[in-house]
Amino acid sequence: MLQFHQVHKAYATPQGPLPVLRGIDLRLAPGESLALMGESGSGKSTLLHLAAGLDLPDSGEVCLAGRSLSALTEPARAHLRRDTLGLVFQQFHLVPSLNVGDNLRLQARLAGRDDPAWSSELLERLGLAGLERRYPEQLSGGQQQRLAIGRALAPRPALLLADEPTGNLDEETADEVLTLLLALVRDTGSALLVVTHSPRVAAPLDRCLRLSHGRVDDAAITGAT
Ligand SMILES: Nc1ncnc2c1ncn2[C@@H]1O[C@H](COP(=O)(O)OP(=O)(O)OP(=O)(O)O)[C@@H](O)[C@H]1O
Repeated sequence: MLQFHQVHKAYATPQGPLPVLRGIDLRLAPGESLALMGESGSGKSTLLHLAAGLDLPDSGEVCLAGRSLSALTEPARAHLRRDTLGLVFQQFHLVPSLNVGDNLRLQARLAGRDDPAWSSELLERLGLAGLERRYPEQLSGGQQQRLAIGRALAPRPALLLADEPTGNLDEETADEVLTLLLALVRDTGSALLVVTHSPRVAAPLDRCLRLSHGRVDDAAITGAT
């Protein structure tokens, strides 16, 4: 589903290049769930952006659904993203001028995979049924996060990429949203890559990798930070 082969990435800074990823190998099978942990600044978001084709590696290869991202044009990468990925970031990126129902179905409509029955089920299971005509600003933070998850899962993406999907929520709401997210991902059959600082988020996933000094190690989930 997703493969990194010897991926290197550095950022240009006034002090010279800052190497962030130094030879990353990673493989995520269809339907598999993976937590990516590591200290602040270790390169987790960088890796997620490369996985989504929002940025490209300096060397090495990132393959998504069997396609090498560096070999595609930007429009072709955008198509592949639309057809393959669901994205959930800490900032929810909801469209303020669209109501809850239209926000939820936006990605699915863009991907040509709008399924009204599945959208209704998502609204129901995410506790948003009855709120379809509200606008994002009329929702609580937890409700907005659940809507962002619903929007990402509405097209049944082959891979869901999530950056601290419960980072802005209190612990109780975070647990609730995580449980829902995992149940929905299982039902959709999506693979899942979650960037998180939280061992509570990583614990229920199939595997956990830790990013450190630009490389990945398999991490024991218990006690990993
Ligand atoms: N556009 C950029 N230009 C220069 N340096 C950058 C850029 N983006 C990120 N960095 C640096 O690259 C390193 C990795 O950043 P990244 O955001 O990937 O880390 P992270 O593990 O996601 O951190 P956090 O857990 O704090 O979100 C950091 O040292 C950061 O300052």
